[in-house]
Amino acid sequence: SPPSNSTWDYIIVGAGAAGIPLADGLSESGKSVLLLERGFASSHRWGGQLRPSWLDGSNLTRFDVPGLYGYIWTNNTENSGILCSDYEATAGCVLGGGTAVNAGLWWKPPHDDWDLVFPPGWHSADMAPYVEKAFRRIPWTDTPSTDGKRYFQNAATKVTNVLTTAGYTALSANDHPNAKSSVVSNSEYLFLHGERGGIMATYLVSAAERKNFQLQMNTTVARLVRKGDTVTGVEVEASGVGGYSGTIAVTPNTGRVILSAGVFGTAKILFRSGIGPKDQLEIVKASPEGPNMIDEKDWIDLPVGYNLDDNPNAFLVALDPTIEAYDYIGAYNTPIAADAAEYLANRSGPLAQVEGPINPIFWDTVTGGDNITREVQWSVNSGALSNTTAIAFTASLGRGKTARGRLTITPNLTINVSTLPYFNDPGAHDATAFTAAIAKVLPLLQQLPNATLYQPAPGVSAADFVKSLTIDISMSASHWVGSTKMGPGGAGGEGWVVDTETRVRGVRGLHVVDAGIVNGVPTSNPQSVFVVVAQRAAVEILKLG
Ligand SMILES: Cc1cc2nc3c(=O)[nH]c(=O)nc-3n(C[C@H](O)[C@H](O)[C@H](O)COP(=O)(O)OP(=O)(O)OC[C@H]3O[C@@H](n4cnc5c(N)ncnc54)[C@H](O)[C@@H]3O)c2cc1C
Repeated sequence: SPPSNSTWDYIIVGAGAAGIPLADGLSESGKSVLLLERGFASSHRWGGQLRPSWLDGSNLTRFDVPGLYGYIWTNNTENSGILCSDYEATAGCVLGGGTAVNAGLWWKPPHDDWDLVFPPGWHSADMAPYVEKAFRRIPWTDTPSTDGKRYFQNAATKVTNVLTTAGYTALSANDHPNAKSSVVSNSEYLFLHGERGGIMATYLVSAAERKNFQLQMNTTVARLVRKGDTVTGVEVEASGVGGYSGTIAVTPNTGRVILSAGVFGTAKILFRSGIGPKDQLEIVKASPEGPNMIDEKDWIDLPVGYNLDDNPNAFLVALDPTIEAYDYIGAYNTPIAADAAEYLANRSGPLAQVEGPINPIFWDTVTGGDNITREVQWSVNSGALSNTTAIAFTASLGRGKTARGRLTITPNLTINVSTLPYFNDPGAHDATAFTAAIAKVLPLLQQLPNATLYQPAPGVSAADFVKSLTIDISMSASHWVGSTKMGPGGAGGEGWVVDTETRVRGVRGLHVVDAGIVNGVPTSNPQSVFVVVAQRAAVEILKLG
């Protein structure tokens, strides 16, 4: 039935890494929950249809097949409407959000990700039960193909040999989550039974079994409906077939709206609803939709968009003609027939794993001149490059980095990254630490048998290489966090947007639960942190009644 037929105890905006587990947790209580998603169904399980013809007749879409992951990075018409077109940065705007389009890397967060990034109350001892639950519901695998084999591993084997000879410890990262210094692991994924799986195959399934839960796709929340400081509902626009337009209300006095629209989506809704820095609200006011905006006397000044964080990436490349290569991009429309058949029949073979292949992953800890320890995660992938083959090492500066950026809105309501969170920290300690990490690994590339250094060029030092990097959004790891900072709760302390119960400061009946409330990038690819945070947030929100 149309979502406006009833009022809702909880309206969750955005069915991504955080919104889906949150919907499951809240609906478990028996309270009514509406989950609104701007995009269309991605996974076949939810009615998804988008797929190349070789998947016709199967219960799979492009989103379900790990081997089709890499295609999202190509400039092809099949990709239109999947990534959010109104953000400068890359994000998924379909059911599942980032989890529908991402590489599926799934890491148990080390204790420091909670203890050093989150306020008290959200530290590792508090979060342990939620971490356990997330990894019970979505187990990890380092062999996504159901035959238990990893394909095209000759680069991974060479790299792991060089690393272990140089003193790195080989282990399973998810069996030893706190070991994040000089360690190397196979890539660990959330793929299930050779398919993407993840939150759409677990948390959304259990939520959808409950009568008090409803999912409404193809429906974009334009803005909140509020009277003064109290949110009473949302205003929505149909954004696809079967979408809904109108106003949807929460249960009077007790209902809550929870924004889980991702870093960019949540900020956009807040700005359009008169919540944020004055300069941003004035841009919305001056835009064509200005007349629909809440009166200026009801604007609420909060630092939405500041404290933006993300990992900057840098790429080291060694050429090696002996490396295996597989055409994952060509496989989108015209896979090797035997590989397609093997995948369709058994969910095994090359198409059950993501392109690269991405393997191994390794971590180093480096301390900057400011005595702050920073994590660097290295991801190795390999395959064709021009008319030869190569091994690429992606260095990603992670937890501990201190640079921060800002997102802002434009007059046509696009969300931009106006200040990049890369290497702008006073004292340049991020760059010094990143340089030290690269200086350690660069000589190891030269020890790879048959390899010749390609990037940086031979003879270029790590310091000169880091200095030569172009600081722009192409450095992004697509791991944006922090733009609706979680504060200490209680009195005092400027610069935060939500309290430790995820309530938006100074607004009644409004929460944010998504990557935006994670105050800085964690150690590794972050989606597990958001799933864990959402489970915890559900408990906090239910306690509020
Ligand atoms: C290409 C790519 C690869 C990645 N690879 C990995 C990886 O391998 N491992 C990992 O851990 N992380 C990875 N990430 C990062 C991870 O996917 C994201 O950080 C994570 O999904 C963010 O979670 P979220 O809940 O904050 O937002 P999202 O997952 O982005 O969910 C937000 C949802 O809200 C919806 N929405 C937005 N605005 C509105 C609105 N106004 N009304 C209604 N709905 C709205 C969106 O459509 C979306 O479904 C990757 C990201 C990308 C883009």
